[in-house]
Amino acid sequence: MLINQFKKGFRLACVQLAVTADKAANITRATKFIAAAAKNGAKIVVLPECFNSPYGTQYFKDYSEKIPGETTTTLAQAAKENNVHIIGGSIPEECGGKLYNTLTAFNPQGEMIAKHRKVHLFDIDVPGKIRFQESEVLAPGNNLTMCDTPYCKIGLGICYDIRFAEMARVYANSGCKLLVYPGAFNMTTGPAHWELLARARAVDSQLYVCSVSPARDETATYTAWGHTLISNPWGALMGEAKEKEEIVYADIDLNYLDEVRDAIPVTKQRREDVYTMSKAL
Ligand SMILES: O=C(O)CCC(=O)C(=O)O
Repeated sequence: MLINQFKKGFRLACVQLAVTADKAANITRATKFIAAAAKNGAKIVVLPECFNSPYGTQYFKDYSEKIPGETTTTLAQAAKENNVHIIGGSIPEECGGKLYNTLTAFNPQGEMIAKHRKVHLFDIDVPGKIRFQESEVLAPGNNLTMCDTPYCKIGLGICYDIRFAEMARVYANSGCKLLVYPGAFNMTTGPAHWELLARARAVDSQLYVCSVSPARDETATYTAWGHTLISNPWGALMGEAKEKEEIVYADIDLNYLDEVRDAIPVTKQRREDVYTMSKAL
């Protein structure tokens, strides 16, 4: 079975990048952090949502590019040069006259091994706090996306996608051991839900979860919460950033994941036979 070829652990690095309005500088900065993380033993390096562009509907068109394009070609090269897997956060993608919020992932040979377009667009209206409508300019992706690595299978989502437990369940059922969510929560939903959602997805699917944010910039039109973090399958945080730019590392132990699943065997105890409305009294 393919899974037996996977090594039982690896170092994960999540880069809480300080994203600016200078696209070229963002890309260069990201590659420097990728090199630093690889030097520190990381095998998989994750970047934040919208890492080459400020986050905001007014920016997506101007910063968008095709895939492959300037940003993803640089990521492919960085993966090769540093001999790491890169889960390249997300970028605004232009394709066929539409814009998407798109994640790309690369193996150490520089090959693109996954491309995920954000499925659930961030359309919310919290009165007096925050209104954001990604759908004003973005189109949604229509597929769930997983990628194989020599370490484990990984389920991919972007930010608002983390709110949908159904998506995480599909990934868990398909054998993913790690869920990766580049994200940019804000100063309203960040303190309320960012950590809670990551730990919830980790506990309900008993796998590792990382949520990777840009660093906080109070002068930006959209202020990201920061707090990049990694949860283990028990729901405990293995690492968490504060607001500023930094790399969060965790040594992912897949034996521990098995231990958690053996100790609390909810996966085997699911009652799919009663999870339908027709069974409700
Ligand atoms: O779900 C949230 O509260 C924030 C989501 C978000 O910022 C995004 O999808 O980009």
